[in-house]
Amino acid sequence: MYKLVLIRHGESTWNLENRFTGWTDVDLTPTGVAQAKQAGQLLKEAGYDFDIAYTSVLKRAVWTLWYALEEMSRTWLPVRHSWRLNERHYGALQGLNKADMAKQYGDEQVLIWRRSYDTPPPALEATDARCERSDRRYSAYNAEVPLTECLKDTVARVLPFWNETIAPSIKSGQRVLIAAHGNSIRALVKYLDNIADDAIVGVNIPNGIPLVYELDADLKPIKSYYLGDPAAAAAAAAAVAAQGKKA
Ligand SMILES: O=C(O)[C@@H](CO)OP(=O)(O)O
Repeated sequence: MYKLVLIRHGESTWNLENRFTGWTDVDLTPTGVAQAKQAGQLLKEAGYDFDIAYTSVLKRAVWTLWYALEEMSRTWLPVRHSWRLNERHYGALQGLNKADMAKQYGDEQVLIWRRSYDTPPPALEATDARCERSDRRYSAYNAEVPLTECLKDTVARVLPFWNETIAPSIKSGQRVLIAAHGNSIRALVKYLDNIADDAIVGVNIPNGIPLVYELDADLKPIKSYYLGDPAAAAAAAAAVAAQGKKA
């Protein structure tokens, strides 16, 4: 049996301001830092240890990983960054307020943009100042830098990294920690748990709470659970779901 741990980054400045973030590289808030440290403490107290960590190229996930590893005295672990673990690209919504968009377009439309499997938000123009195509960190992958993504697109770019890098690493016996984002984790959860396209709409990932997967020899889930208080994890996931509502 293998164990895999996934952590969504702690609260970011744009989570706090309730803005669509996507590939925008925003920082953690002090609460986000505390959540990341708490995640490391939880892992340490429960006796977890790791051999390698994977994260995105966005600093809210990178810092979450480092703060958690620092709590575990494991900042020396090898860390592999990949844009394939980035948050889902939010297209032209990046930077806009979720509740304001719900007021303008309705809760229903915002839910579709946030959680539907195959409807992407409106795309960014390639000439838009928010477009990441001129960002040096993506220069080697320019053709693949999206202008928007639905979850299906995110699954399609996360899975090659899972299949070619993370899964072989787990199967080789490495204990793996992944620090990523709400929707890149939803993409992995959808794949691992084989969740139907319409059921993934109801899945929300809370900030900074380690999500443990126990996997069989074929990396099929035996069970999965959040570390710590399950009611607190459920309440935090419900709060994420509510971010796209008018009130
Ligand atoms: O804005 C985003 O990039 C994501 C995660 O913060 O938000 P949502 O939960 O609305 O998909």
